[in-house]
Amino acid sequence: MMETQLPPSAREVTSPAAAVLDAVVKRFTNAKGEEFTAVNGLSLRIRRGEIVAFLGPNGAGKTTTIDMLLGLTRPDSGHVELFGRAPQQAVRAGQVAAVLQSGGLLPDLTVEATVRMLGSLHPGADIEGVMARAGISALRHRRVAECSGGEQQRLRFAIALLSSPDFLVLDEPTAGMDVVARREFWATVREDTQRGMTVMFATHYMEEADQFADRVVMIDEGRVVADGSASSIRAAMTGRTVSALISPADARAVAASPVVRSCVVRGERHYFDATDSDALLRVLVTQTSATEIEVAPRSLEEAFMAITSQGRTAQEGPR
Ligand SMILES: Nc1ncnc2c1ncn2[C@@H]1O[C@H](COP(=O)(O)OP(=O)(O)OP(=O)(O)O)[C@@H](O)[C@H]1O
Repeated sequence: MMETQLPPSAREVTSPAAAVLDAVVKRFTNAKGEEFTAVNGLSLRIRRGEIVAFLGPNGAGKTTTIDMLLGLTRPDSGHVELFGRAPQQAVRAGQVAAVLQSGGLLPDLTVEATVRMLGSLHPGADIEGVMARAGISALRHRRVAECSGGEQQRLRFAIALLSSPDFLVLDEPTAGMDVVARREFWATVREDTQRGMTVMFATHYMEEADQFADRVVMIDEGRVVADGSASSIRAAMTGRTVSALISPADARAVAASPVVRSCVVRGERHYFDATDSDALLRVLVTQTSATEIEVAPRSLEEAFMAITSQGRTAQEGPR
């Protein structure tokens, strides 16, 4: 296990970046003793005040990367720093806090008792202030066990605010919430980030990345595969999506065409991610019985499917 120092040129001595990951590698060994590389040379610099969405298919390495950022695990090689110091130091100094997917709450405590108990670890913490900012003041007397998933996440958010962190890391904070709860949660976080906090959040929901993030970092197989604003990623991915009502047999034949990057099924429609939508239209019209054909610009989700291994899997097996 080794952490190397960054060369001076890579450091911002006066105002260090919120987070720097430099050529980070993390391997695990499974039960059979086989080695597996979860994070494979990942480099990323997050500037102060940025709101960064961290996207990747299941198993891409998001949680492992976040765990390294929070000092919960150390890289096998490469370097991680927060505000110019080791992650554990930044966490101890209260500069970084996290909202993780689950756990960490005692079901029999009330919301207020939970915040007060954890607030006692942070002398001077503004208990009422963080409850108000997280939108849980009205829930103060409710037992944690009786809070909905969205309310529990807002409680975790309040707890994360107790140390007045400069950097907030959220690992799929709205997993399992319905659309209304998600919208409320993000409205709460958005208000807080307007005060200049740096935020990095992992999500599976493309619309969260699209609506909320200044910057979208897509990872796949432990590496960064795209990095930029949601609109710049969409723009960089040339091509369009062609969708149609089509039989599974025809869809399989069309998906094998060289102008098709991937194919997914949503509802009754097949969506083909095409490098040349005109050529694909000709194939659909002349060689298949497809109906209700539509052509649309690529969405962030389609860009994601085209860039990552999830798209390759989809291409291999259209239903
Ligand atoms: N402690 C561990 N031991 C062995 N393998 C692990 C361990 N933690 C993670 N992995 C493996 O490393 C890979 C990356 O996992 P990680 O949880 O970082 O992915 P993720 O992008 O967060 O995925 P998801 O979207 O499903 O949460 C996965 O294949 C996972 O099975």
